Amino acid sequence: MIRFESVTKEYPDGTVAVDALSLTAPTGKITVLVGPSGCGKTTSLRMINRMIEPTGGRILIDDRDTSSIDSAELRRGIGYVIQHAGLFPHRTILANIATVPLLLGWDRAKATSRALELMDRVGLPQSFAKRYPSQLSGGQQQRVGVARALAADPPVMLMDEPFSAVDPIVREQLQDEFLRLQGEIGKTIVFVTHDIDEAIKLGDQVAVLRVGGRLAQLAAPEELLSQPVDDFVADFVGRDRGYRTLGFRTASFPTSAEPTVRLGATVEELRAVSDDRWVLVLDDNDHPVGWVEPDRVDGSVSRDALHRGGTVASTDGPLRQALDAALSAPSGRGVIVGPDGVFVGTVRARDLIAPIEASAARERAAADAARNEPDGSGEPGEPGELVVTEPKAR
Ligand SMILES: Nc1ncnc2c1ncn2[C@@H]1O[C@H](COP(=O)(O)OP(=O)(O)OP(=O)(O)O)[C@@H](O)[C@H]1O
Repeated sequence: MIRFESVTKEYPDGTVAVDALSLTAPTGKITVLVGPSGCGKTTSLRMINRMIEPTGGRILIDDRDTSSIDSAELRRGIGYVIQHAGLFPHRTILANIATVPLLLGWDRAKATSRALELMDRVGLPQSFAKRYPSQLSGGQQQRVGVARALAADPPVMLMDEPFSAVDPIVREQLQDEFLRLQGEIGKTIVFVTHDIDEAIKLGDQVAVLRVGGRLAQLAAPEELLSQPVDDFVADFVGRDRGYRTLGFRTASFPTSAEPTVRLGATVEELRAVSDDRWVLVLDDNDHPVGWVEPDRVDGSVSRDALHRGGTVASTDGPLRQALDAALSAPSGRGVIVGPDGVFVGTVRARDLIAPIEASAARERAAADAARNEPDGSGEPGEPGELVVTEPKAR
């Protein structure tokens, strides 16, 4: 656990970059610091590994005051990833990743095998080991940066805009793989970004800072969307907040039976199961593969005849996924599968409205109950001790 206790940083020219910041980053979770340019995100992050020294307050890691730890020792226990990866240009990928283990005195064979294992983990082919950073794409370099930070298996990782310098599609891939990796390794991560969508996607909790380095709100992403504490946070979090909260909410909803055929079905079979314009097609494992229009089928249903626009939602997925499935299906009937991918039934958008309203009402009731707690600890916007216990719906 990393704990900021009223931490302040005033630069020698009098700029107050961080002002009495108090927050806790729980062990094994991702805490995102987000806010407009110049709000003190990078300064806050670098005070954790003492690349910048606070001028007030203190920072504790697992109850140890970082100012009492030798700074070199402190940094060895903290992985650090920055924008553009910051790789050593004249060292191979393998040597870049093995840097910290070798500094720690590991023998070369152990450091090499660790580096190769990490290349695998972050999705880099081992054939890249002997290349130099300039021979890799920006996204690949970022993966090397993450592998390098993880090499000595530090419990804490600091990440400063690690995915900002790559194009949006690569960024999304890196974010997805980062979440998958974190699911396996469970590091205590503090992640800086100026991108609120990235913060909401990656954070178990999100700290929104205002210029001057003051904490505006510390909350789980869903709460930030549904209950911004003031106009600053509401503006920063942006539009479509009500809709975006559906990405975090799950609820049971009714599904309807749907006639289906298998790939290879004949036109006669299609007509026999349904007279609707659209018929759903399953593969031999009962996984949905797409919708087909019987009128356009020549002979039998092949993959080429399938309409591929619709999305598929899972019964245990977020409500947004189910609504999207309903809205994107050419038939207007969203395809729903179980956790194993096997077809369960379909749902129309209108049948999701009641579950959506019920989940929003539950959320409001929970927020009211938290506000009415006698110690006031649930007061929204109180900087402090938010510890995330619920698994996050991604
Ligand atoms: N060495 C320094 N001396 C004086 N002021 C500084 C110094 N470093 C940063 N600052 C100022 O401190 C404030 C916070 O800077 P910081 O880099 O922490 O912000 P940030 O939120 O990370 O910004 P960005 O998103 O633009 O990277 C800014 O006003 C910045 O100009």
